[in-house]
Amino acid sequence: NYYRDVNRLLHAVQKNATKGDPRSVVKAIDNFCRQKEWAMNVGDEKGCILDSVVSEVNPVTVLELGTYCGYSTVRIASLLPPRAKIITLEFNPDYAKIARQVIAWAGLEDKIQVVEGPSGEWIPKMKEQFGVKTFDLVFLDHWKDRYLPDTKLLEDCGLLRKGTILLADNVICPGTPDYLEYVRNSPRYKSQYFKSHLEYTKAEDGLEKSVFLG
Ligand SMILES: O=C(NC/C=C/[C@H]1OC[C@H](O)[C@@H]1O)c1cc([N+](=O)[O-])cc(O)c1O
Ligand SMILES: [Mg+2]
Repeated sequence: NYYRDVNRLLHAVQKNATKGDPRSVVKAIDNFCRQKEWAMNVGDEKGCILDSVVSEVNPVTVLELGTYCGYSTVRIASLLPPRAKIITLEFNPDYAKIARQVIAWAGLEDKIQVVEGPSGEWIPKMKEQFGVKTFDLVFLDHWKDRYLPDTKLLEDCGLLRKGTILLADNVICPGTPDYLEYVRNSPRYKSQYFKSHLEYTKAEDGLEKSVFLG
């Protein structure tokens, strides 16, 4: 089953990556997914685009929606300045369990908070529970039909500020048509598409980067 697969991914990290070296954890997962078993990590090709956006934004507070095994969480955290933090929401407890161990292997526990549960329930609690004022960067990579409702929820909860960057994975494959239509047509966003490929495949996919204009 799917859980056994993610367990094998964790073992590949523990076998092939150097403890405390985040980039070797990223490499080990990419090699495992290319050579052994496909998995829905953002992957190395889209990962490079993610890296460049993170480096450009240099965020202090990051929200990730959809932790999965923690690949993008580790990838982002490895580029953050010392005091910066990521809150990452994961609905599936099995994935959250694996992600915590991948994050620990990378030695990034101090920068990352894995929160289990539905994004729709946790977003309204961000301020009171985690002392978040606004997010500098949001990476959307969870259920594709939750991108739009959760973006609207972030707006309504005052968690976005002028200049907050939303970066969304899979806007082509599996696709997030309602979200794409919204950020591309709303006067409150300036949107840009980064064409790429679905992780570890030749299928088209891409990331949509949207700046919240306030
Ligand atoms: O569903 C995707 N992501 C959302 C994940 C959903 C499930 O994992 C996290 C969440 O708790 C849920 O259990 C996805 C799917 C594909 N895909 O090719 O099918 C590719 C991707 O990059 C993806 O992020
Ligand atoms: Mg994805």
